[in-house]
Amino acid sequence: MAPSFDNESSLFNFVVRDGNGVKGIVDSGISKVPQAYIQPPAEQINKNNATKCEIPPIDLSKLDGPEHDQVVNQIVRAAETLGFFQVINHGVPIELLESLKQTAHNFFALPAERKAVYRKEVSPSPLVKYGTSFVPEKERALEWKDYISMAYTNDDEAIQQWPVECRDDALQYLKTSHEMVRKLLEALLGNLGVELDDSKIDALGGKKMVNMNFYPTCPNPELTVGVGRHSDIGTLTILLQDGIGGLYVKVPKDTNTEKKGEWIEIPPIPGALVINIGDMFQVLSNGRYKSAEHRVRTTSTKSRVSVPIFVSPQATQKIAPLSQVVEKDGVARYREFVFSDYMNSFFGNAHDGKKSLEFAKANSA
Ligand SMILES: O=C(O)CCC(=O)C(=O)O
Ligand SMILES: [Fe+2]
Repeated sequence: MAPSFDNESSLFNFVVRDGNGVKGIVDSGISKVPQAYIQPPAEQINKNNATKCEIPPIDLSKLDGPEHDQVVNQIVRAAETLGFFQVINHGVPIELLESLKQTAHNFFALPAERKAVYRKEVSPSPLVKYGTSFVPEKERALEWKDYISMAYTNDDEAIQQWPVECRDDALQYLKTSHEMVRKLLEALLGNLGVELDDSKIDALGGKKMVNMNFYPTCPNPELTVGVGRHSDIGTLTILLQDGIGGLYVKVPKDTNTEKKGEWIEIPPIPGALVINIGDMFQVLSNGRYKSAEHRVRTTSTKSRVSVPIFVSPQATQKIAPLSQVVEKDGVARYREFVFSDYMNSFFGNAHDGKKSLEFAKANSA
């Protein structure tokens, strides 16, 4: 029997400790979100206020033709302004994208005990983690999301250790997006004056993780968030979203664009992938590229899935603004640090917009 969801510790035990997730709450037939999920008013999302991002997706196949330079410019411009853009003709088969969404639904439809074996305290693999919200122990209000994370080391370990239900699609997604990631890094680093070789790709984008996010239907979308305001911390994120919508990005204040400071929605485009700049690219570029703050709304009618690939530096990698950029700018806006220290700082706190980057500010050593 489901516990009383108004008692915080019994809710926590049911959702987090026993691995039932938000899905377990919804399956028990609630008609109102439990108090623990009600966000402070400033964090609640009013669907009716949002405008949609009208920027057309970038056609990556044109990188291989006469329009190469224009396409690089589009990518750089997007990274310097919104920090988010969508791409088409990206090399990941459309059938695989469809299959990934179904696979995510299938995984979260499994009985709780099949998923709960991957909770971080008990997971048989250090690469795999199933969880809910972001850092439930630290959050004032929980996020309406369950997820499974699969870190990539090599094919053999992925095949042996990732959940068999997700493994094949997730691995294919990683492999078929590899070339796109290389091209994006080449365009973005090339614009900063860095020539890319294999060791640079590995240092700055060699660590990859595939997540599957599940946002169950929510009886009160106006009171909750699927994911709270945050920026991603790696170099780049490749994101597959389904057709439901609800991904919002805050237009950075320090750009010369319309709508600065406003939240805009990144609309689902069939067959497209969303690319977003992570904190590490903001640091490497000495602040030229923006790791945009984003968040996700919940929906009352249909559950939503998304499948990000987080592309990050190796954990032991030292990160600092690139010398080529600092020379031009005359000042380093961020200090040097080791990426694993940045991760520990990020995963040790609840989501709080772009506060994560304060760890890297030049005067915060
Ligand atoms: O579900 C989405 O569209 C975005 C998820 C997200 O921001 C994340 O997993 O970091
Ligand atoms: Fe994110």
